[in-house]
Amino acid sequence: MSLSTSVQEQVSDTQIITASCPGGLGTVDAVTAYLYQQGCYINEINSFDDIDTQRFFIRIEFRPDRQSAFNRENFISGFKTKAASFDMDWTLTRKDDKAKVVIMVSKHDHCLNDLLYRYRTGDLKIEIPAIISNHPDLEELAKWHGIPYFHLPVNKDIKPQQEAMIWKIIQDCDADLVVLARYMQVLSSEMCQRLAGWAINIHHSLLPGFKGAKPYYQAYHKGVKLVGATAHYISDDLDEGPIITQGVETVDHSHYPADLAAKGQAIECQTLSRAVRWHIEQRVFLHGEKSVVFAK
Ligand SMILES: Nc1nc2c(c(=O)[nH]1)N[C@@H](CN(C=O)c1ccc(C(=O)N[C@@H](CCC(=O)O)C(=O)O)cc1)CN2
Repeated sequence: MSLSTSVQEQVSDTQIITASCPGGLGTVDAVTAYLYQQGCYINEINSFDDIDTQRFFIRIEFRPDRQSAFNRENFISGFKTKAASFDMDWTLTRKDDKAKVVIMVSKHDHCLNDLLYRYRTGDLKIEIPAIISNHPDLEELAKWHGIPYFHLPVNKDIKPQQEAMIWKIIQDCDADLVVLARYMQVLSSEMCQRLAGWAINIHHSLLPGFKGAKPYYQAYHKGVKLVGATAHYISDDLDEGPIITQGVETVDHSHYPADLAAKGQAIECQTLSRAVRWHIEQRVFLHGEKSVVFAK
């Protein structure tokens, strides 16, 4: 269904401002009053004041009044002063801008396939400049979608060189986000530092349970009644990065590991795409070893 012209124009003008700062009186008022002074309507506003850590988070989607002479550079220049007075870390992005997402895979294709379908149908408004893999298995899938595929085999002897090539591709693509869609190689500390806060991994268990390799086997031997998936930012400590979102599905004694994997894969796809969507919509804030997520 096509949007009406006026709604299309409003969507194209929509901006997203995010900020986090030490908690204090008047922060919401300061930001919303500035938007009012700049002649902007607020489409959506979310905030969280963490009493435990005294940290405040806010996310506002807004659009300029059609009658206002909105100037983005002037808006930024004026907000810098406001933000500094509250010691804010802040961002301003255009809602319409498409994030450039580099996807990393190994042999499993379900998460890649789901992301590519959502990309092709416009469900995820992203660009995918490259797919990187340590195996050749998924090259045909990438070719079908017309996306460059980089097969970079790896072993412990050449891992530094392989990761250097990965990093060059990520930089050459000017990537905004890296997604590990069942990439089954542990990334080095150096790569984790480079990618901190903008590389999402899907782990096929409900973390912190069943970290590491073969979580469905681990779950089977524990007789779980739920299988799940966890989308998290990567960190040096394997599967310990800030959790973005999780999904679950019920199982029982009759499910063998292959059955758990079959049920879990659908959850992995759903959970990973939800995490990607929330990240590119600026809904996720890093907060120590955790995250604050203004879900929609
Ligand atoms: N530094 C990080 N690297 C990776 C993470 C992470 O959180 N931090 N997530 C993994 C994905 N993953 C589970 O979701 C995972 C992948 C691979 C293994 C593993 O042990 N693989 C091999 C060892 C491979 C290697 O040494 O590179 C094995 O099976 O022995 C565990 C978990 C992606 N990378």
